[in-house]
Amino acid sequence: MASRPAAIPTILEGTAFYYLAEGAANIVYQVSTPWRQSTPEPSLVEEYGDGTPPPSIIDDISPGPLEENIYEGKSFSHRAPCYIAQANWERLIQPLFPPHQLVGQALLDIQPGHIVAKLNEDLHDWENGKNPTNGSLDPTTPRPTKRQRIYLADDNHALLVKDMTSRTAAFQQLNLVEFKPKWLAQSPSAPQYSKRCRQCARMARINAERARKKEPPMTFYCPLDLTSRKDEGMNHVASLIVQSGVSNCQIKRFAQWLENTDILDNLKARQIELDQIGVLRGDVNDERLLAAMTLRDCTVFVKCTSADNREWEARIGDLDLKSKDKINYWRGIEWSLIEEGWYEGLEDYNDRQPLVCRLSRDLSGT
Ligand SMILES: O=P(O)(O)O[C@@H]1[C@@H](OP(=O)(O)O)[C@H](OP(=O)(O)O)[C@H](O)[C@H](OP(=O)(O)O)[C@H]1OP(=O)(O)O
Ligand SMILES: Nc1ncnc2c1ncn2[C@@H]1O[C@H](COP(=O)(O)OP(=O)(O)OP(=O)(O)O)[C@@H](O)[C@H]1O
Repeated sequence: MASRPAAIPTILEGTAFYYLAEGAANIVYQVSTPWRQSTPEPSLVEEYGDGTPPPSIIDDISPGPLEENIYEGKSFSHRAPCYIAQANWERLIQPLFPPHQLVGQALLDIQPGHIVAKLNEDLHDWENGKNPTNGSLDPTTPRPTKRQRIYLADDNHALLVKDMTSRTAAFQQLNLVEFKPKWLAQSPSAPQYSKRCRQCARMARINAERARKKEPPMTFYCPLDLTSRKDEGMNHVASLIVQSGVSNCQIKRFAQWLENTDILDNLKARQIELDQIGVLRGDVNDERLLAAMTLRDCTVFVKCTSADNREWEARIGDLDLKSKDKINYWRGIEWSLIEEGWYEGLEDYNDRQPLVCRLSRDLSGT
């Protein structure tokens, strides 16, 4: 059981919250502390109040306007309370990467001022077409339907995370790229002569199901390409990752970044080292397996830091430790990929999908 840290910085009264985005389990707010709403800017220590030193991770966060986000869990979610999530992150994830490769996160006490209740009230108003007091909830743009009626959990803590959005006007087109690299190495329980990696096998299965329902296929890239150092096709991978409307020149720069970065090599090495057995026979009580599964579903945030799109800052985030309750889900997927022939390219004739995985291309010498 994770122990509660002794000294946790407390949110300042008057901190403003700006809704940024939300996923299934969390809502992300940009925060502006009272001193940031006025000048001059005080030091980071002042930001955390009297005599409370900031958590060490905050040292990594450069001062500037709105440099942190607050990450709050939703009530229904299977995710652990923030103080447990933070303890897991510090124990199992943080030691695996140098600080500059991680989206820094720290625990924050948000009890003062009934913040959660107020933010939930705003979410209610937003959904009900009333003008929320929080100006960042645009009444003309409704809350995404699939997120409605799910509110913030009554947690005394939130996570303060490094803000990866870019506010530099020069990058309007390509300010933040976020993508899930997924399984950068083959699943340890995949058949020996596989023609597809785990992600390509999973996507082939999903697309066969879509084809049966007459739905268009999902586009995807092979994760093995990300670290293959075979630069042919990297522009194509880059164009699939970035949002539409980005110029060819910017895609090319991003492709060059992908070719040269070591963050994905590091992520791949950690995925391999933490799970060498695979989900079928792996011990679900071994937290290393849970950490491996977490790293196989993390998000990499990449933002431009120079006007010519040549310098980038990349960090790995969305690293809430997976729950062992997911083991049957993971095993079920792995069994179906093996038994139905998706790894080996031996799927049912009527379900046939293209062999586009790097493994197939390497085997056929293309
Ligand atoms: O099983 P996968 O590889 O499809 O990954 C799931 C993700 O699917 P996708 O990245 O779209 O392929 C899935 O993403 P979406 O909900 O599809 O966006 C979740 O991230 C899921 O994890 P959790 O249940 O939220 O803890 C993910 O589950 P696990 O990472 O626990 O397997
Ligand atoms: N540190 C960050 N900086 C900028 N934007 C962020 C940051 N963290 C998250 N976001 C934005 O918030 C969105 C939701 O966050 P996230 O995906 O972590 O939520 P989640 O609830 O864990 O998602 P999921 O649906 O995968 O469970 C992200 O897609 C991203 O756009």
